[in-house]
Amino acid sequence: MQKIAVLGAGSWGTALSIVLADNGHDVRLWTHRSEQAKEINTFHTNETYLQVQLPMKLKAYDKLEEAVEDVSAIVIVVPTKAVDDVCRKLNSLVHHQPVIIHATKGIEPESLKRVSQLISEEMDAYSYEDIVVLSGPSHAEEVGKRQPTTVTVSSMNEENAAFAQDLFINESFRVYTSTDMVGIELGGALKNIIALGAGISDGLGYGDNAKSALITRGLAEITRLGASLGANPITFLGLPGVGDLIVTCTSTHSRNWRAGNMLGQGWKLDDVLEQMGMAVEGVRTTKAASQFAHQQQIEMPITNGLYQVLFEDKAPGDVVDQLMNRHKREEMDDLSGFIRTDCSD
Ligand SMILES: NC(=O)C1=CN([C@@H]2O[C@H](COP(=O)(O)OP(=O)(O)OC[C@H]3O[C@@H](n4cnc5c(N)ncnc54)[C@H](OP(=O)(O)O)[C@@H]3O)[C@@H](O)[C@H]2O)C=CC1
Ligand SMILES: O=C(CO)COP(=O)(O)O
Repeated sequence: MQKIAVLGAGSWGTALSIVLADNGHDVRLWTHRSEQAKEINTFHTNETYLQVQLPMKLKAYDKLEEAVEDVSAIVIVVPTKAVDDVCRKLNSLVHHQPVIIHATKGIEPESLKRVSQLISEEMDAYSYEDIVVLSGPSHAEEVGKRQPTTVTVSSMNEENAAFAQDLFINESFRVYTSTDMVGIELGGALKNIIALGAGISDGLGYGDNAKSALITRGLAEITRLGASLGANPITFLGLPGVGDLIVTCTSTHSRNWRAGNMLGQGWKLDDVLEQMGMAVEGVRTTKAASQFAHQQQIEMPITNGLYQVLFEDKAPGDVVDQLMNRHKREEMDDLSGFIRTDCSD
C-alpha cells in the first residue's frame, strides 16, 4: 500500500483515484475548491465531473501541503494550461522525492513543450528523465465503472515506469510500459486535434467514410510531427496513438469530439467552451502543433484546417472542401523514411 496524491479532481483525476483506491492505496485527491472536497468527503460523489459512487476510503483535500505530505507518488491530472501553476506551488512542498506521474494530454502553444518538460522545469528536485507519463484510450466515464481499459506508462527512468505500472495495474485496468516518452506524450496530445475534427465532421452530417479518412490521415500527420520531434513512429500504432484516436474520434464521451460536434453544427468556439465547462485540450494543442508545423514546414493539412476553424473563423464546410481538393499525391510518399512502401525484396 502506497500513499498517493492525485492533483486535479476533474473527471480523469477522479477516475484514476478510483483505480488507485481499488488497488488498496491511500489516495488523497486534491482539489482547489473546498466545496468539492466537502462533497467528496461527505457524500462520496463528484457530481459535476463523474457520475459514479466513489470508494469510501478515497479522501479529498483542499490543501495541497496536506495532500502531498509523505506520499510516495504524485499524479498530476490538471489541464495542460494549469500544470505550470500547480507545479510552482508543489515545488516548495516536495522535499522527499515522490515519483511524479502525469496523465495530462496536451502541448503548450509557443514553446511546444510536452507536459513532462513543463513539470521538470518548475520542479527543482526533478529532471525530465524522472517524470512518468500515463496515456492511452481511456474515457474516465468507463474507467469509473471499472470497464476494461488499457493504457501505457513511460519514463526515461525505467524503474519509475515499472513503479507506476505496479501502482495502477489491476484486472480491469491493464498497464503496459514503453520507453518512448516523446511518442507516448505526443500521441495522447495530438489525437485531441483529430478528435475535434471528427466531431466537426459528424456535426456537419458527414458519415463513416469521412471519419475514417480523418483518423487515418490524422495518424499520418501525428506520425510526421512526432517523428520530427524524436518519437518512434511505431509508437503511434499503439494504445496512445491509434488506440486513443479510435476512442476519442468515435465516442460521445470525448470532450474534444463533443466540442467539435458543436462547431460543426455552427456554434462559435467561445460558446462551445463555455457550454462544455471541462478541459477541451485539442484547442490549445491545435494552436501549438499548427504553429510548429508552419515553422518546420511539416505538412499537416487537417491540423492547419482546424486552426482556421478555431482561430480564423473559417467555416468548417469550407475547410472540408479545401482538404478534399488538395493537390493529387501518392498516399504514403510523405511517410517514406520510416514506413516501408517498397515490398520488392
Ligand atoms: N476525461 C478523460 O476521460 C481523460 C482526460 N485526460 C486528460 O486529463 C487532463 C484533465 O482532464 P479532465 O479531468 O477531463 O478535465 P476536467 O475539466 O474534467 O477537470 C480538470 C480539473 O482540473 C482542475 N483545475 C484546473 N485548473 C486548476 C488549477 N490551476 N489548480 C488546481 N486545479 C485545477 C479543474 O478545476 P475546476 O473545477 O476549477 O475547473 C478540474 O477539477 C486533460 O489533459 C485531459 O486531456 C486523459 C485521459 C482521459
Ligand atoms: O483522452 C481521452 C480518452 O483517452 C479523453 O478525451 P477527451 O478529453 O476528448 O474526453
